[in-house]
Amino acid sequence: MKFFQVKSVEETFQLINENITPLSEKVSKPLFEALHFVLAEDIEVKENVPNFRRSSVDGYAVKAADTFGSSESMPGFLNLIGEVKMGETPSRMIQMGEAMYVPTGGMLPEGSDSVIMIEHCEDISGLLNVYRQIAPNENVIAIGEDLRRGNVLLSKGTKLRPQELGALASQGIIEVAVFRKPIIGYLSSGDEIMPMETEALELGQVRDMNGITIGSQVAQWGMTFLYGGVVKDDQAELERRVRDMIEKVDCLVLSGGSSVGTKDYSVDVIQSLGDPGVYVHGISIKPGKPTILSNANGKPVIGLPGHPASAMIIFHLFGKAILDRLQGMELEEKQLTFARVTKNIPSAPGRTDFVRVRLFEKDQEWYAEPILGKSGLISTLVKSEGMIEISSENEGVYKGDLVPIRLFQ
Ligand SMILES: Nc1nc2c(c(=O)[nH]1)N[C@H]1C(S)=C(S)[C@@H](COP(=O)(O)OP(=O)(O)OC[C@H]3O[C@@H](n4cnc5c(N)ncnc54)[C@H](O)[C@@H]3O)O[C@H]1N2
Ligand code: MOO
Repeated sequence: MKFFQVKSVEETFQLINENITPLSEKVSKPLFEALHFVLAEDIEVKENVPNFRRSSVDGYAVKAADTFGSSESMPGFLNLIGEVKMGETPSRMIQMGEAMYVPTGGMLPEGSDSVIMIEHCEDISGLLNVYRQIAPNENVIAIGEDLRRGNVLLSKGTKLRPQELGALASQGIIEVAVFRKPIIGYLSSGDEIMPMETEALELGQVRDMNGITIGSQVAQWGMTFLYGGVVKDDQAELERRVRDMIEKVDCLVLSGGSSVGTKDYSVDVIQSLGDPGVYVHGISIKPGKPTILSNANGKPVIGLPGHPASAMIIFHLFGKAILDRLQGMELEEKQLTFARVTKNIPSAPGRTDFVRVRLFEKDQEWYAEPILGKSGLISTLVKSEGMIEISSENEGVYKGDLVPIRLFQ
């Protein structure tokens, strides 16, 4: 009789960390093509941002001390001595009792230490009536306040999001060294699985849902997906197709046949691909227990359980972790939000349960309603926005508990 030697969720993540060697190949990308690539080197701030004192408002550059005591009922008076032009150095400095108009983002003239907003003063024929007092540095962005020369701008291993690209642009960096993105190969297995374009199914057949689901997750994470189609439950044929595919890719995903049934060949085929081989077959998790993870001569291989929802959830958790590691990232990125559960959710101790939830807002609070149904049903995922993790030590969560939610994105 065959049994699973199940690993806990925590052990599985630990094993992923140990078994995945990041792709070391670097490529240079122009910023407009660098989104979602992982930075291959540390980048230091070379230029202060801003590199001049800037106003954060439309107003008048002044010495703050000149406004002390000014109010609506007792305005202060300052001489307006001109205006600062955007992108230019002010034509002169400010003395006591003087003010100069400065637009948002404009440079403060020498001698000024703050900017009073135009709403709080009135230009009466060149005499500025000041109706408020302001503090030194108010409405001023100091030199290097945004990015300071010599500090680390971005560290190696950072995934480049729009904001990181903006920060690089501030330094005049137009190309960055990033790690090459992995190519993910995929095959669906099962005698009953038919190509998704099949018009009329025979009884007992189903269309391939996992190919597009897994392929779309890969696309969502910004990587290349190579769809290899469907393979019948024939060990020799499966071996041939898998060997052919693994040559072309950096990571191979196989769905179905991961369990311990008589026609479940995945684990043997995956084990035969190379050393050190399978390091996980079975995780104490619901859904997705019969998951296979392997390292075939440095290439990660993932055997997903065939049930469509299980396949997607397992790939969301462990597939993402494997692909992140492969790109040189640390395993820490999680898209989380918090919500209160709408009912008690029991769970078996000794197993980590991932419960699908629908999120909704009521009276300015976010709620998570569990979506129940058999663990493999894709419709449960269509109705959900995320999942709650109930760890193996817990026997469930209570109605009203505020819990973290992993978002499907
Ligand atoms: N004796 C045991 N049997 C099973 C166990 C167990 O612990 N002991 N675990 C169950 C769990 S949990 C899961 S999950 C499944 C996973 O089994 P397989 O990975 O071998 O998957 P298949 O049997 O090939 O398929 C399961 C199910 O999903 C459908 N499927 C498969 N691929 C696709 C696809 N690409 N698109 C759409 N649907 C797909 C398939 O038709 C089956 O209905 O094992 C349990 N059994
Ligand atoms: O773990 Mo299976 O994925 O429950 O159906």
